[in-house]
Amino acid sequence: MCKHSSIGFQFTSPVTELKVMTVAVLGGGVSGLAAAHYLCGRVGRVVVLEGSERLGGWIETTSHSDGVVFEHGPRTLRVAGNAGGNTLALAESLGLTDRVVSVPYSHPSARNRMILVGGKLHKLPNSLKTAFTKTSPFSRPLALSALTDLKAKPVLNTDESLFSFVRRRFGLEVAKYAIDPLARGVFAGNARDLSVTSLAKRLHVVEQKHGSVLKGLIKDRKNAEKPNLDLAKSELVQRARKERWSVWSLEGGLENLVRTLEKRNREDGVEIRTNTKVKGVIQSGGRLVVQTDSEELEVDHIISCLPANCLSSVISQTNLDVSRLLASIPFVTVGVVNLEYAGHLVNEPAFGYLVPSSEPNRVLGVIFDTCTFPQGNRTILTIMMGGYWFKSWFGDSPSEQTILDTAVNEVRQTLGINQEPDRFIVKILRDCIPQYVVGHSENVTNARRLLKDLRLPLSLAGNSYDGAGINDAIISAKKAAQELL
Ligand SMILES: Cc1cc2nc3c(=O)[nH]c(=O)nc-3n(C[C@H](O)[C@H](O)[C@H](O)COP(=O)(O)OP(=O)(O)OC[C@H]3O[C@@H](n4cnc5c(N)ncnc54)[C@H](O)[C@@H]3O)c2cc1C
Ligand SMILES: C=CC1=C(C)c2cc3[nH]c(cc4nc(cc5[nH]c(cc1n2)c(C)c5CCC(=O)O)C(CCC(=O)O)=C4C)c(C)c3C=C
Repeated sequence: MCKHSSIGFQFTSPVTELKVMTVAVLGGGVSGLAAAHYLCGRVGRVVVLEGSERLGGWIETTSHSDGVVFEHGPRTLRVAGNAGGNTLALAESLGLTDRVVSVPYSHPSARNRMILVGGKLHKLPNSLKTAFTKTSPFSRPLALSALTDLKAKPVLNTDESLFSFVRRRFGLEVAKYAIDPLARGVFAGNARDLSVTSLAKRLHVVEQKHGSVLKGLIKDRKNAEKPNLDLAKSELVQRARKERWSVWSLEGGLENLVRTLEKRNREDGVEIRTNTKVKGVIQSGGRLVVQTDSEELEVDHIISCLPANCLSSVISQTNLDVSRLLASIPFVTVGVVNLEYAGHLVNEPAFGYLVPSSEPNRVLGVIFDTCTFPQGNRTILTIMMGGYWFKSWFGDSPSEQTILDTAVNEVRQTLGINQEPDRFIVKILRDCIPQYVVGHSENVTNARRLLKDLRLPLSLAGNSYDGAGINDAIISAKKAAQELL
């Protein structure tokens, strides 16, 4: 039984009656744990079912016995927007304020975005002055791309690739050197496949409405995201806005967010079952039965926080149309290598660098972890590779040694680090990031509409649908919980 509600200003309506119902949350990643947290105290029983032996999904930190920390998945959270504020407010309500480590916009790792072109690192323009100067690898000042947008005719459409949209509006070089690497640094994906309406909806909307992105952004200011005033009640959110934080993390690593959520959920009476893979879901009257190897659990509602491809197989017997729509969301695999060296070996302070897909390089990018969050006299780098190109570069099942060699060679060639790493960890994250390809939003809308029409008490949350980051995953879980209540 859930014991009490501890979510304070996390919900807009302060008092909600306790609903006598059982809710199953599928998946014990951050969105599943967040969904359970937002439900707790408001419904009778919440059961989280996690297939693996650990909670947290792709959020995974290794803390070495000497205190050195490696992140294998995400490492920072964005502050901007309501979704950013929501996670900060959640961290505060979980008592994590003292463990938050912030990175302001003025920090070199927030200011300096680098790309690797022709084997050399190039800093992307980050000020008015650099936007009006010709900066390699661009052949003209970036500010001139604004003129391209003001002159180019709009092409009316419902969706197109991010790459083609940006090339049309701002020119080939912006698409090639800014957007293509960005798509790799958020989706490990190919900007030529990813959907503009899913990833830059507002830019697309204002172009379609006003004929130009820049004119549209100015004319359409009133339709920009309205700040959620509830978030102003959070001291941590206020501090982050006042001190102009760009991103943040937690002392000891992001896994602490998951561990704290887990602990709070357990204290609040949420039933959490690990090693409990969901095999199927069947309808029984107005209720649903969740099938696992060990039991059949009858529930009033399911919030699925499973990746769409996993949910697709789970509900293939429940409804084939929804299952097919979910299966249309592709996932890609990323090779991740953490390397640790003695001394300070990175000369150019930055978050890291990204490699555009036009480069003959199997690496997607390198993160300079210790530039953002120093760890004594050490250099820690995370090299990420594969993504959309994983299979064509590495085949079906490359050895860890191949992945490690690729990482070590990359830092040797690009950063001139010739010494052997003191420590390293190699991970191959299979199907770790969903790809919001052209048509994604429509497929998700159709899947949700079908569930509603079929009166299936099943909500879709997690990072497969409305945003790939942790903030999006958490807010999607909150929304699913709110809609249920
Ligand atoms: C390399 C990498 C770097 C990233 N960097 C960032 C970053 O810097 N900032 C950021 O905001 N985000 C980042 N992300 C994205 C972030 O990790 C995700 O948004 C977030 O972890 C998604 O959480 P989730 O709970 O929705 O899904 P998941 O983490 O995928 O959790 C789903 C859970 O469901 C379980 N499961 C699957 N099938 C079943 C089944 N049949 N039955 C029961 N359980 C099942 C899985 O074991 C898993 O625990 C990154 C992701 C990757 C891969
Ligand atoms: C500079 C190097 C980076 C590499 C390499 C990189 C790899 C990488 N990232 C993801 C998924 C996400 N990254 C996110 C945020 C994010 N990533 C980088 C840089 C690199 N990522 C930065 C600087 C940021 C912060 C972005 C900002 O707005 O300042 C996110 C969250 C995005 C969000 O909207 O919240 C995700 C998701 C993968 C899969 C990956 C593997 C190659």
